[in-house]
Amino acid sequence: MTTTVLGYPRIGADRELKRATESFWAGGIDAPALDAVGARLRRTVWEALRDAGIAHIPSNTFSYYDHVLDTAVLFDAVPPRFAGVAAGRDGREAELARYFAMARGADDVPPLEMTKWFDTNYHYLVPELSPATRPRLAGRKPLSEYCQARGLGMETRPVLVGPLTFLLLAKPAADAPPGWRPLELLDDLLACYAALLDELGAAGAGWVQLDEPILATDAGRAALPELERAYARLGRVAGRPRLLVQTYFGSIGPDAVAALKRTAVEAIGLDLVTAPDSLRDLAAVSGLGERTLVAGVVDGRNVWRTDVPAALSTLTSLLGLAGEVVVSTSCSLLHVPIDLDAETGLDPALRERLAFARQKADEVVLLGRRLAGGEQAPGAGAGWTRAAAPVPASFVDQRVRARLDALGDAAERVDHEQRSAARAGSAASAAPPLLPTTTIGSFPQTDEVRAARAAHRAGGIDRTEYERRMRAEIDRVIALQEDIGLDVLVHGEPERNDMVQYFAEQLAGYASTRHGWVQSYGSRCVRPPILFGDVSRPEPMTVEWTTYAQSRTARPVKGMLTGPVTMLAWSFVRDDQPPAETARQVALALRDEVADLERAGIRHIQVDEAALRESLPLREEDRADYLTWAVGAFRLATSGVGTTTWIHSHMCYSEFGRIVGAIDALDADVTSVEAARSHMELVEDLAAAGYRRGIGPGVYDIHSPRVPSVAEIEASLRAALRAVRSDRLWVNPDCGLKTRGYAEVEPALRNMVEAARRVRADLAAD
Ligand SMILES: Nc1nc2c(c(=O)[nH]1)N[C@@H](CNc1ccc(C(=O)N[C@@H](CCC(=O)N[C@@H](CCC(=O)N[C@@H](CCC(=O)O)C(=O)O)C(=O)O)C(=O)O)cc1)CN2
Ligand code: MET
Ligand SMILES: [Zn+2]
Repeated sequence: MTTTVLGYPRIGADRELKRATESFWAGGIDAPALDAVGARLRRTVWEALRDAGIAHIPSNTFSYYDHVLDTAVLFDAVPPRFAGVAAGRDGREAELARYFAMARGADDVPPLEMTKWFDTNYHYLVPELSPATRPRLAGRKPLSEYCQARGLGMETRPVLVGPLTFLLLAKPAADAPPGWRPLELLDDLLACYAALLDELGAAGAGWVQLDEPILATDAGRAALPELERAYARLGRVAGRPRLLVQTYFGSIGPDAVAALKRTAVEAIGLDLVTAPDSLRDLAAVSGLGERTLVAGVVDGRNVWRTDVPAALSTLTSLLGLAGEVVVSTSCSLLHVPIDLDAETGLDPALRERLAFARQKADEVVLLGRRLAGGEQAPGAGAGWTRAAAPVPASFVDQRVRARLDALGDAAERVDHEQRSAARAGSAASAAPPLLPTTTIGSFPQTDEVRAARAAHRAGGIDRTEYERRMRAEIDRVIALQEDIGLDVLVHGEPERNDMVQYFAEQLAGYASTRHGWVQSYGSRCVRPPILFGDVSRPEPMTVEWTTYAQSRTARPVKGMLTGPVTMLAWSFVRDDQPPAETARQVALALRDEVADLERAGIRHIQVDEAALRESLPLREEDRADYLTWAVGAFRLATSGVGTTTWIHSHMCYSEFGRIVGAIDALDADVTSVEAARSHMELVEDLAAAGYRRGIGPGVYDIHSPRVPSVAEIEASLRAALRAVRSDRLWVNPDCGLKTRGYAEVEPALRNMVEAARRVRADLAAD
């Protein structure tokens, strides 16, 4: 029985990729040095998979920034504004400069838009296409990585983003005519894929994997004629490698399987973890015939050990439905940390239930051996089974369950309209001026702040000294905000390593890792905590920092919490109960924190639901249920407040149109959302939906180091005012500032405040 994985983390066990790219951007290393790191990282991955015993090793899963960006560059789908970048330089330096400019922007050239990769916390860059785009095979990355592996004695399967997924994830460029869709480039693009397949075949590649996760979405399922046309065309390429069309993140439905069966592709890959009903889809089309089925039975995006008997029984039931069954992960292992062996500090009762990327590769191999030869097969241990490992009593907390039961659905708060009226009549919550200026919460995480935390962790400075330094940072951030003239201040979140991990570290039922890094975007990584048991809050989490900040200023300071949906979305979450249930436990803990903040005199409390949109199920039919529990959890967390406290929320990458109803239902007084990169599109959605609350459409893009001009921000505000009543419009950047430096943040915020003043003056004059 043969085995594979669909992709592997590319950042390196010690985040070597982050260090190398950031050093390259800062001018610390040159292109050959960066390329040497890339080559070493690829080699390490291939060797790890080979040594684990994986039969079919993937290649081209490496990327300096993002695999969708790589695909755009490979096919020369580069918007014209990047043509002038790196003028005067040539060769590899120029190539890399252009590549990173597309990801991060350069001088006056804004980058591509960035958004979430399906329902994960990984971000890809959105290709911009137009009728003027002339796709051509412009690069050699898949080929050269294949050749690198071959030179090391390893035969690999190059992995490509498939044509349908690439086009459906792309957006029409600003100059595309209205109604034009990137899918119109399909035939041109197929010619490029065909040329690439030809090259890869000539180089000796036996297989190529084309990833089509878009088939798990409604958009993908609506494009089955194009799917069939695409793979019929690629199937006809003479001398090509065998083709694996790989799907993941959800079921693709029997029609998509049937469409692929009508083409010459040799293998189809299905995610049997997220979508166990794929089995039914296969049966509905009488299986794959002689084709190979790549069966994703090892969860590629959560950290729980595979229940071996359960996976074996799935695999066994697949045997009659395909010519061959290949044991695999459900998706790329990009989404999990690299090696559990590095985590020596975890509770053994938890640790024995976990598997990271390396351990998952071992599980795939074990399943392959068991399926081929039974328990007696060489190297085939019995494998882990959930049935033999009941949940430890220490993971359960009956008090949390009892409290939630007692609360029932009774936890409702006074609604926004009433709160807004109460505030109007209350001196305690003096209204902010028209177009209030604020930020999303974090200020730059400076080297000093991170170094202090690292020193504290390593025992170099004690807790008192650490806290003294954090307070000094808060002093600085408060003074700066007053000087800039912001209206609603924040403490800046210097004490937080991450907005999810920080809370997870203080909540019972959650564990954190030391080295469990996962790529979020480009060089930025997170260590998703592990939510393994019933959640509760032993002690207040943010009250001291927030009240300290408030003590330093007469202006209101906004308390800052991470909401239940986001706490789940950016963690690895127990899979033994519905997420709705887990979210309620987190919400209950937050509810206590909200109450403590309010009692301590904090008048503005922001509960970030940054991940509300990305967690939206991929299929329309699953969305209503999700939104019901997501909104319910937010309301539970915020329903303890009195009438004069302002509830704020924040969302990233919101594609507002899709969830404006849910945002309304959160009943926050003010919601700040990403809008800068999507050019205030949301404002129109808002007007259309009749949204009645405060809204802060981000007026500039914090993901890029560019400093926006006053005029630019002013224009955004005026655009927003066409759709939003002036007493509901808030002025803020589109996300937290932690990834930026003060050199950019300070002028940007000054420009933002100045733009708000100018627009305010005009409003007053009207
Ligand atoms: N979980 C999560 N998901 C999210 C976001 C988010 O904020 N959190 N934001 C959106 C965008 N994604 C982002 C993801 C990561 C970062 C980010 O800044 N990550 C940092 C790491 C943050 C962190 O955990 N910092 C720790 C550890 C820092 C560190 O690397 N320490 C060094 C040593 C410290 C030193 O000497 O400098 C080490 O451990 O090796 C801390 O501050 O304590 C990075 O990659 O650089 C930003 C945005 C969407 N998804
Ligand atoms: C990714 S959303 C970020 C929200 C958080 N309050 C911050 O400002 O960093
Ligand atoms: Zn955000």
